[in-house]
Amino acid sequence: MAAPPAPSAVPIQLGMIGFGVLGRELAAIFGPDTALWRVLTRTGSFGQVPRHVNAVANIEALIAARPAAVIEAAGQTAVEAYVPRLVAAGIPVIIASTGALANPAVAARIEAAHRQSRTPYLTAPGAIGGLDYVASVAGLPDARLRYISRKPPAAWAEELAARGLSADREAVDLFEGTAEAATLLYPRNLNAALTLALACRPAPLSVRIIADPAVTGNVHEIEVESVAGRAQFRFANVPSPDNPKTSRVTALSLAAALRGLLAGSLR
Ligand SMILES: NC(=O)C1=CN([C@@H]2O[C@H](COP(=O)(O)OP(=O)(O)OC[C@H]3O[C@@H](n4cnc5c(N)ncnc54)[C@H](OP(=O)(O)O)[C@@H]3O)[C@@H](O)[C@H]2O)C=CC1
Ligand SMILES: O=C([O-])CC(=O)C(=O)O
Repeated sequence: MAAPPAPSAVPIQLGMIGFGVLGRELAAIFGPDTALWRVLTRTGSFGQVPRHVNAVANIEALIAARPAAVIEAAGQTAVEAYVPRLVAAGIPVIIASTGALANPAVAARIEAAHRQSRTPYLTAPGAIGGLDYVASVAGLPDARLRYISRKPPAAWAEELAARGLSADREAVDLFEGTAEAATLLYPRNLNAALTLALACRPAPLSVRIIADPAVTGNVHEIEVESVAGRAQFRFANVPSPDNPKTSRVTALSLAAALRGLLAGSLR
């Protein structure tokens, strides 16, 4: 077996789209000894940043910097706008906003770029786990899955207000249906549902979304049934203090995916 590549002696150039909660956590995980980050945001500025983080003005500048990989940590519109171009240019991408892949046209453009450039793109498990088990049984003819998302009302503040609802005292059922429909309806809060849908295709997946005052964190419940057995996963995630929609484990998951992608070359 070939020896794993030695970690780089100098910081590796990495790219990021978005510099909010996830971006800041990733820049803290991969600090100045490890990484030099090139970051693209909509506004081009993002306040005070560590010295190993530099803004780029546009996607052309990010591509020209030739980062070893780019992490998308911005939102579904950023996946659509930038990921096909990066992959076509030969730059591997890790996608956080997996919900964007619910749009078949977006998924097809990224896949076409991948086939043309033979450059990988991947989705990290993000806020959930157990996807290896899910993928193992997904092809069984009777496999079926249920996913329930329970987040505190703070994570749904804008959406509840827009519908004139309050979940301060009692849980509010916000959605029941497919992961694709859930993700399109609630693009900021349902990436986990689409991540699960991608892992479990072609098995059917039903999704239920609840704003629940009884939970203190972002709770993701997955139930799997097939001839191979039954499985239940429950993730009670600590929300980020700066964005209650985003669980703290998500940045750790993106970091693990980056280490896997760059196969030992990150310190
Ligand atoms: N897979 C998973 O389990 C999870 C996925 N996510 C995804 O990750 C995304 C980021 O999460 P988080 O860091 O908490 O969000 P934040 O809102 O804290 O930060 C988002 C950042 O992205 C920038 N941004 C937004 N849209 C664009 C765009 N089109 N182009 C460039 N930059 C953009 C924003 O800056 P500005 O507005 O100035 O452009 C901001 O810097 C979420 O939107 C969600 O889709 C989050 C949690 C879990
Ligand atoms: O699915 C998402 O978009 C994010 C999420 O639930 C979480 O971070 O817990």
